[in-house]
Amino acid sequence: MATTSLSHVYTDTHLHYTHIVPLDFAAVDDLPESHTWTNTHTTRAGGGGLHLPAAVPTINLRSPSAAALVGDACREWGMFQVTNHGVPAGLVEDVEAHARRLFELPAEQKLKAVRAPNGATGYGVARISPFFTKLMWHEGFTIMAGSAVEHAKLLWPLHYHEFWDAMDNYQKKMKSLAYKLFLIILKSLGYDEDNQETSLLSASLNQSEGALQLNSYPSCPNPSRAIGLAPHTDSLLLTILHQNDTNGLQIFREGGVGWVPVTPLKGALVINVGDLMHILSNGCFPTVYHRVVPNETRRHRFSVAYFYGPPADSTVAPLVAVGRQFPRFRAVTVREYIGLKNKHLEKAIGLIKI
Ligand SMILES: C=C1C[C@]23C[C@H]1CC[C@H]2[C@@]12CCC[C@@](C)(C(=O)O1)[C@H]2[C@@H]3C(=O)O
Ligand SMILES: O=C(O)CCC(=O)C(=O)O
Ligand SMILES: [Fe+2]
Repeated sequence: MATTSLSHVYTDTHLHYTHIVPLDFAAVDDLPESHTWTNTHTTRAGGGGLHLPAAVPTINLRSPSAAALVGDACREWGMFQVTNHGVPAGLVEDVEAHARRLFELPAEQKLKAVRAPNGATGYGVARISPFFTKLMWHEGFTIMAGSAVEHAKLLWPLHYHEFWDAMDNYQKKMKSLAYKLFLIILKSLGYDEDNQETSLLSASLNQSEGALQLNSYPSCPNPSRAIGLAPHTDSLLLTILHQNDTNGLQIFREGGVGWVPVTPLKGALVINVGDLMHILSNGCFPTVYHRVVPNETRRHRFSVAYFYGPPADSTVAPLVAVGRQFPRFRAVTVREYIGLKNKHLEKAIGLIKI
């Protein structure tokens, strides 16, 4: 089977970066003009009214009704939190501690692992940055296809193993949890594990490692005028997110509700549907528009996102049986879709609508 790692697709990008290097956040006391967003972007609550918006559901994966609840949450929210997910708490803490250690390095030290202008991995601003005129109160570190070891060697020549081991271990755990969730979700759409239509995609998932993104949102001098991570949808099938105990993540809800916080829950992981799952479900599951706002109480937020999807050469198309409707999207390869996303951001999904 021909497989191309995701990192190749992300290096084949049409974006030309003017800035890859994040601000040295520790060196500034005031919010610079370059990072000051207009009020329309930073407004915290939407329509609001008297009713507090409901929160994304939390699902105990060991409960007998977990599969049904996961299906409901995908349809209604495109996002949910899971507990009893089987990922050891110690490993999650370890990965968070390593992320913290990385981002707390002096700015010039972090530059040793900076992302190349046409690269996919390493230290830098979010990939979506070139689509916005203002910069984000954020720094990221992307790991794909074994890049962690090379970068760790540059950052900690004598102690690279600790970082690499934790990331590798975590990525493996994420991959198996993601596959488990993927099967539960397929089942909720009426597809058993041995279904012919999905067997190729399921098998191809074995060939892909996905990607890991460490995110840091430092304490911000003027949180109400800045954006941590601008609104976006995730591109692949599923994202599994760990957030430290610091608020900031919000999802956009239609119907006048507006931005709803996704409150950190100790030990839980946040799962969200990405564009490829939206396509696969024939639009039955929404792909979640989300953002991060800097913490109001000036705490430093860290998150670790795992992006799960098939290899670049795989094809994703709407499942025929979903809702017994005509397909709403044409079939795309992962490579083709990421190419569209790199060029058109959220307009990409509209370009493959039938
Ligand atoms: C495998 C992925 C998924 C990426 C690109 C690549 C590595 C980094 C991921 C993120 C992380 C930050 C938000 C996002 C929108 C971004 O700018 O970079 C994500 C993007 C996507 O979901 O499209
Ligand atoms: O930090 C967060 O909670 C969000 C991260 C995110 O959306 C991403 O990495 O795609
Ligand atoms: Fe995201």
